[in-house]
Amino acid sequence: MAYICYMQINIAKKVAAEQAATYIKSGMTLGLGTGSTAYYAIMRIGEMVREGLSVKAVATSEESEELARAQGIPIIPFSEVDRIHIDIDGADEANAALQLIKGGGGALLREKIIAAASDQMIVIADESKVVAQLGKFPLPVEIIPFAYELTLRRLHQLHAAPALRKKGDQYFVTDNGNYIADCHYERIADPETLHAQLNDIPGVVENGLFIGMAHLLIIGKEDGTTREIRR
Ligand SMILES: O=C(CO)[C@H](O)[C@H](O)COP(=O)(O)O
Repeated sequence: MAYICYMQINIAKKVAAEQAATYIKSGMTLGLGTGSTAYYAIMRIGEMVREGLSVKAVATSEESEELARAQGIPIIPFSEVDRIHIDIDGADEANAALQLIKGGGGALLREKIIAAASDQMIVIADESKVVAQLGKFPLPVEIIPFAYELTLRRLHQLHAAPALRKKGDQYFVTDNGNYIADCHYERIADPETLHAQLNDIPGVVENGLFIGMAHLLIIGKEDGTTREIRR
């Protein structure tokens, strides 16, 4: 799967991504996120590499890896990763405590593995992603295909109102060969508890709540300015 070319530039996403790129220094190993905001970060890093920046990177999805390679960003195997200095990724929702919902693009598992391995996770988003309480965006939960009906039943018991994500008339399959159950909570009062309850279900691989992972949130605005919130 390849990134579509974004014909209409989204200024808010672009400025957030470009501000995040100012934190990058030569010699760093980077984590590259997934989604339409991360797209702008990868494009900017590509430009910086062509201007002489020396970095290495790992990607959170096959599509981001493909885009990064096309932009000339050196992608290294995980066996060669010593440390990841900065991970730059988008979010579907973010609150003031820098708790996130991620996985709208279906890449939450790789995104979480890379965020957890990074010294610093920088989240880039437009203003519409900033919320007082998480949960309006359906929480993506990655589940294995085996006996998925039973896993969905367990999610129902957690009041998740899960819906298996579809792509056309097929179930959406992640880069890891799994399904995504989008869980409709509307309001998540206690993200830590829900995170633990979801990951406790056999068949759940990971959920899209990112708690205590983001260090910096860069919010881009339509007027071309940015605002930063640090944890
Ligand atoms: O978590 C993600 C992909 O799994 C994305 O970061 C999230 O969905 C935000 O995407 P976009 O920047 O396109 O709004």
